Amino acid sequence: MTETLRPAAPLSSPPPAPLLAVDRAAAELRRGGPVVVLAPDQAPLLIQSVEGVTGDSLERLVHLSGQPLALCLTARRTRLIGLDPGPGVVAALTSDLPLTADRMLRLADPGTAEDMGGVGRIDDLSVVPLLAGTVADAGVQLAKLARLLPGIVTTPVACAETVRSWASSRNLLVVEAAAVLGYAQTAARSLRLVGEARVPLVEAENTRILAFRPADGGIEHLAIVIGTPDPEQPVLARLHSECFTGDLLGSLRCDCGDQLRGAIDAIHQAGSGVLLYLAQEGRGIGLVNKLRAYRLQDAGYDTMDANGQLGFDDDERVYLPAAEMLRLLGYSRIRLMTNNPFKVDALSRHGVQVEERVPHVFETNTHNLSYLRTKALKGGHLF
Ligand SMILES: Nc1nc2c(ncn2[C@@H]2O[C@H](COP(=O)(O)OP(=O)(O)OP(=O)(O)O)[C@@H](O)[C@H]2O)c(=O)[nH]1
Ligand SMILES: [Zn+2]
Repeated sequence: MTETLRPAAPLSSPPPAPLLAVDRAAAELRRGGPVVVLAPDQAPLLIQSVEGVTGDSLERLVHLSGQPLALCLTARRTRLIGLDPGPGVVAALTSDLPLTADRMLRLADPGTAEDMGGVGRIDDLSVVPLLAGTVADAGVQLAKLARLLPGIVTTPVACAETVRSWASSRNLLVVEAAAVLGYAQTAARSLRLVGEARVPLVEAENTRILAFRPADGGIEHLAIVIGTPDPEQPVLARLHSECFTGDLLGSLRCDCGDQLRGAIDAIHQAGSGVLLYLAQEGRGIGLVNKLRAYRLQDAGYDTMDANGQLGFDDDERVYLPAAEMLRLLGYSRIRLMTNNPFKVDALSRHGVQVEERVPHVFETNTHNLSYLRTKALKGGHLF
């Protein structure tokens, strides 16, 4: 395998424009700045992350658009605060009363309330359901890609000029909804090997690490190859989603640290195999949101409900990058170490032949017992 793989040429050719536009827009949202999202046949929206809202930033949005503001939340979060999102994947909330920065934050983020969930009055709020594929849906997805809370403040852009020149004369970034919605797939398909080295590990001396980077310059996923797997045989493999707290710090809240070291040990014992270390911390919601979810769990929510309170799905991960890395490594048949049947399904859908699911269970402790029980009861994990 690795003999034929060489790092791609330095990233001299520019990344595909849609990836670049999404990456820049995500960075702008993280800085608290506004971005224009557009799509054919839909009114463009000027959006801002709810995390960055202040009185001044809301005033700026109104000044730029001259139109009223709305708060867009995921359908799941909308339902949990007691409103009906109808058929929408996203709901736009408006009020006759001024929607202040504090109130928007409280509606979007349960962690801002003393009681971890109280949102105050909702009887003045009107809800407009927004379907999948709309600019508002893309805006919320962009906030997720930026690893922010999935909530945005929106205002329509109604201008006589074309929206692109309107935006450029005001120094605003523009991103197309289709680019945001197709980002995960485009980024996964653009993965390239950018570096590799021999890294002897305590548990497995004959180990190489290969780094795969998406063309937008986003975070690398890593392949940890132990021994020399034979691509003609099913390769023992582990897909491990990043967990800073468990992998690096040995947190007892989850089983990740044990699973990571256990997988390296098991592959070493078996003679060869690969561990894919996937940059999707916190089941894809990012470290900061995972910490928010932990606070909610300390207040009584389980691991899935805590994700929901924040407006996320139970699990936001995608496995196309993993399938793409296996393809680049030349491993089309694997024996997958996991307790999560969804990983098996997802890889199979992406063209990887999973010949066997190898259970990957470790001792529980008093801190992770209910987390693991919830994964079994609600997530279908096999323990
Ligand atoms: N959102 C959220 N993520 C968590 C929590 N606890 C652990 N995680 C994340 O869950 C992921 C666990 O990844 P994996 O061990 O690869 O996946 P898994 O779904 O448990 O499946 P297997 O371990 O393969 O059986 C990591 O990204 C962790 O950071 C939590 O309470 N909330
Ligand atoms: Zn963990």
